[in-house]
Amino acid sequence: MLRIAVQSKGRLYEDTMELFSEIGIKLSSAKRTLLIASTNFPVEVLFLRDDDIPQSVADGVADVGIVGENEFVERNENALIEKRLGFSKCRLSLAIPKEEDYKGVSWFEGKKIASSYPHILNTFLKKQGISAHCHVITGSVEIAPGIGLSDAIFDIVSSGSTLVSNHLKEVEVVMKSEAVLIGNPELSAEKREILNELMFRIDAVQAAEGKKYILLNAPNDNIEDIIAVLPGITSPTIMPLAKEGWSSMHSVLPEKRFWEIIGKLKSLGAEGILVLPIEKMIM
Ligand SMILES: Nc1ncnc2c1ncn2[C@@H]1O[C@H](COP(=O)(O)OP(=O)(O)OP(=O)(O)O)[C@@H](O)[C@H]1O
Ligand SMILES: O=P(O)(O)OC[C@H]1O[C@H](OP(=O)(O)OP(=O)(O)O)[C@H](O)[C@@H]1O
Ligand SMILES: [Mg+2]
Repeated sequence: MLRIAVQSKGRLYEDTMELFSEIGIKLSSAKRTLLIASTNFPVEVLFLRDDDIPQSVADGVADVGIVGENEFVERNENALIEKRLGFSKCRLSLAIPKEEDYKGVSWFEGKKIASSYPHILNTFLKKQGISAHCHVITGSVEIAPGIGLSDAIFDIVSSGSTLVSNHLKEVEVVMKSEAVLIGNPELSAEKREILNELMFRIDAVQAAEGKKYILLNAPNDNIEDIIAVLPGITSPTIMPLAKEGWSSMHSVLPEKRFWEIIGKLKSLGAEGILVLPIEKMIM
């Protein structure tokens, strides 16, 4: 049995539960239970506050954990990043009152900075040769300059709207973050095997992200030109249609290029174009 530490509630919780469902891990939804075993896979989920996840993995209370990279780096615990998960993307940035004139990082010399991330902040300041004071608070960081608690802040930014509503501007991006799967460095061979199966399934879900399955009918004369437009995994599948001189073509394409490719396909005489979602892809 592999024990996975997951945030009990908050931003990471929803995305993590969705990932479990996509990789076919069923959990009985017993409310307020802090440890739940899967009914169809040898894992159990331990629900914790995100702050406690890195240490629980380092200590072996949990074998692996899903946590924001920001929290993992801040805690500086002995665990390894096994996989980047691509959700809960944000950045850790320095921000100052918007009317301040900012010419560079030397602005922070001698200043007081409110943050929940003292370790990451102090490491950055030291590297830049800046001496400033970090005032540690655990939440509502953006309000600190407005109430005279600090001159600046160092906190999570995503859309930037919290900064705007608190009359702040982002001036330095110190780190980019996303959810990561972290693991205890000394997993037994049995646990490592379960983790490998888990990561294989995550890979299949990630490979399918942003990809679409496309089916179309094409005149045989234009098949070569259409193949040149379709960026298939290996090469497109081509099957003859009952209609003389026509074929059905199947391929996979990146969603981002969808409109650009569709235009070219139509001009090459493609008809009956169907675009379908792909759930999983095993290469
Ligand atoms: N606005 C955001 N956009 C995207 N990701 C975010 C955002 N805010 C936070 N995150 C990411 O989600 C993680 C969890 O954020 P959340 O606000 O749920 O944490 P928390 O309040 O510390 O929760 P807990 O009660 O578990 O300590 C953060 O560490 C960060 O990696
Ligand atoms: O750039 P934005 O898109 O505005 O996001 C940034 C905000 O999101 C997080 O807070 P959250 O909303 O999770 O509230 P919290 O204080 O309860 O953690 C974070 O602490 C920032 O305050
Ligand atoms: Mg927290």
